[in-house]
Formats: sequence, C-alpha cells, structure tokens
Amino acid sequence: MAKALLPLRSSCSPLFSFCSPPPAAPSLRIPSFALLPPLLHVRHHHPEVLVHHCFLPLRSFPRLPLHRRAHGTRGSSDAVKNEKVLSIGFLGLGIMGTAMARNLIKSGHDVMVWNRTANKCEVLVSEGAKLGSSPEQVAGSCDITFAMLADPTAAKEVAWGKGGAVFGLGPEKGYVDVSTVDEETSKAISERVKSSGALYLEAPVSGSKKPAEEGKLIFLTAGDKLLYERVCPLLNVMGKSRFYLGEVGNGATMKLIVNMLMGSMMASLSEGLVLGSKVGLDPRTIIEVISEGAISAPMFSLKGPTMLKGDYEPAFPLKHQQKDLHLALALAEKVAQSTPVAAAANELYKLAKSTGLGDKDFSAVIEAVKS
Ligand SMILES: NC(=O)C1=CN([C@@H]2O[C@H](COP(=O)(O)OP(=O)(O)OC[C@H]3O[C@@H](n4cnc5c(N)ncnc54)[C@H](OP(=O)(O)O)[C@@H]3O)[C@@H](O)[C@H]2O)C=CC1
Ligand SMILES: O=CCCC(=O)O
Repeated sequence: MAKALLPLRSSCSPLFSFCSPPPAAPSLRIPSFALLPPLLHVRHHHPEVLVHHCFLPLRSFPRLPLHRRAHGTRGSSDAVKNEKVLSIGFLGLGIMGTAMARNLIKSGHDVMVWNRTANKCEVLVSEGAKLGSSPEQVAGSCDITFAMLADPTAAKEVAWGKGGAVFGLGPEKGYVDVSTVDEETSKAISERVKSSGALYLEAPVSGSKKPAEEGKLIFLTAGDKLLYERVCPLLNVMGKSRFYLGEVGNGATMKLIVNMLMGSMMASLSEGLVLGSKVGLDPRTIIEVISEGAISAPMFSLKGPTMLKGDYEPAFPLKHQQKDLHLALALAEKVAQSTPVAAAANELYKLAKSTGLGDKDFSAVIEAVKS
C-alpha cells in the first residue's frame, strides 16, 4: 500500500521515468510512441487508486508541449524550450490561485487570468499574464483552463453561470478544477465540460499558501486520464507530488477526508493549548513536548506559535475549513458513517465563523475554544 501511494516523483524509476526525459537527453524530442513503455500502473487495495508514470502520448495530443524539465527544478525558460507552449487559463485568483498562476507564469507559460473581482488580476498582469474578460473567453482562448474557486457554488457559477467556462470549451481543450468541492459538484462540472467535447480533471490540492507559493502542492486528481497525462508538466510546476485516483469524485472525496482530519486536529490542538494554559502550563512548552513525540505534526509546529501570538493572518481561511467539514459530514451522512469528532469540530468552526473570524486563518478556531 505504502508503495502505491508514494508520490509520483519518488516513484519514478530510471527505467520508467517518463515524467521527464532523462537528464542526458540531447534534444527535446520525446521518444517515439512505440518506444515508450506502457504506463506503470501500481494497483493496491483500492482498485481505483492508480499511481503511474506520466508520459506524453503524442499521437493522441498533437498539441502537447514537449517538456524536458526535470522534476523539482524551476526555471524561467522551462516552457519556452517547448516546441509548442500551451496556453493556460486560470480562473480564481484568491490566496491559492494567485500563487499557483504565478508559478505557471514564472515557468514561462502563456497564462491568461480571470477573477470575479477584477482588480485582483492586476498584479499577475504586471508579471506577464494576459487579462481575460470572462471564464468563457479564457476557456475559449486557452488549451487548458484551471479553476481555483472558493466552494461548490463558486465552482458551478464559474463553470456554467453567465459567461461560464463551459461555453468557451470544446474538443482538444481541457478543464481542470482544483477547488475543494464535493463529489456531486465535481461530477456535475464534469458532465457539462464533457458535453462540450473537452476533457475534465478534478485536482484539489493539499498544501496551503506557502506550498502554493513554493510550488510544493500535492494534487489529488481524478477524471480523464488523458488530460491528467497532458497536464502532468503543469502540475509539476505547481506541486511536489500528484496522485491519480481514477473516477471523478475520488479526488474530491480524498481531499475532504484529509481536510476533515485537519479540521479535527486543529480543534484538538486548540483545546489542548487552552486547557493546558488554564491549568498553569506554558503553552510554548506544550507545543515543544508535542513536537518530540508520536503525535508531532508539521501543522502543530507551524501554527502553534502563531496561535499563541493571536496571529491569524489567513493562509487557509477558516470559512473554507468549515465548508470542508460541512462537506465531509454530508459525505459521511450519505454512507451512514458516524463521525462525531468531525461533527464536534465543525461546531467550533461554526461558532468561530459566527463571531466574524471566517476570513481569518483556520487556526483562529482557538478563539472559539477560549470563548
Ligand atoms: N488557502 C488554502 O490553504 C487552501 C485552499 N484550498 C481550497 O482552494 C479554494 C480556494 O481557496 P483560497 O484561494 O484560499 O480562497 P480565497 O477565498 O482566497 O479565494 C476564493 C476565490 O473564489 C472566488 N469566488 C468566490 N465566490 C465566487 C463566485 N460566486 N463566483 C466567482 N468567483 C468566486 C473569489 O473571487 P473574489 O476575489 O472575487 O472574491 C476568489 O478568487 C477553496 O476551495 C479552498 O477550500 C485548498 C487547499 C489549501
Ligand atoms: O485545504 C486546505 C489545506 C491546507 C493544508 O493542506 O495545509
């Protein structure tokens, strides 16, 4: 199981490493299709979980760029070295979208951006992005369009509301929704996208503002595998690892499970810090003790100190964590699974939101524990 879930980069053996051409490759030519090894599928307990190596099937996608960049490296001229540079649309320039689109621009791609609140586009336009007038126009102008939106309502609105992306999509195009939404929303978007003739991939991300800025996100993808293969080089620019999880919905639910855990962990940390302080312990020592033992977590070490200072500068807005808990609880209810811990955590986030903390970082949930 552990092997199946290894991030792609670490699972690339030299023999099958078609995520990127071998470092010594003298030219940009991708080996002819016939010479490529078959996709390396690693199947484990769950039949839908496939972790495989990425190659670019030239015959299927004559418009593919030929990336030669090695994983993990960055360079302003990466995309410029391609025979054909993909044009990329990016819809939604919030905390995450801005950082992700910026990395695509920095890697030399041709990026067109759109955001509901138009002035948020200005900074990326000053860095080289083109300005789109609507999701429809962006999707119509670009080969691949990414969407990074707040919630299911926003994702649907941008996909097929007035001037929605699907009206600009068509054959040979791809739509990649990286927002955190539920399975039903993703499937509905998939249906609309595919009826336009385009391909669809859901690809929610694990990792927050800093990993987004550093290009170290973890993509949880599902949907059209051909599109997944096509966008691998772009995911590599924005992330450190990626999982292909099969049918549409699997990426969305994986993300909700992860965020359900995260929300409960943060609520738990908050309780421990508040209780410990109340009985006279130094909360800084609590954080230090935790970091030494089996329950240590990067999140505790990262957020603990800022929580003690009352610094809730948003990296992951609390309203989005509450949205994710709500969606995870709905998922649990659908399959009659009891999730009392997550339900209790959700109440705390709801309380924090009702006191005006929705736009603060999710670690501000500690204020609800204090109240
Ligand atoms: N921040 C984080 O750490 C992470 C967030 N996520 C997920 O990524 C998504 C985006 O998060 P983040 O960037 O933090 O959120 P932000 O709140 O910073 O950005 C939300 C984006 O959605 C847009 N939006 C909201 N409602 C609508 C609507 N009705 N129509 C069109 N656009 C809309 C906003 O536009 P406008 O600017 O006009 O308001 C903005 O571009 C969420 O699903 C979140 O759960 C996933 C991983 C980490
Ligand atoms: O959805 C937000 C996740 C934040 C994180 O993974 O650190």
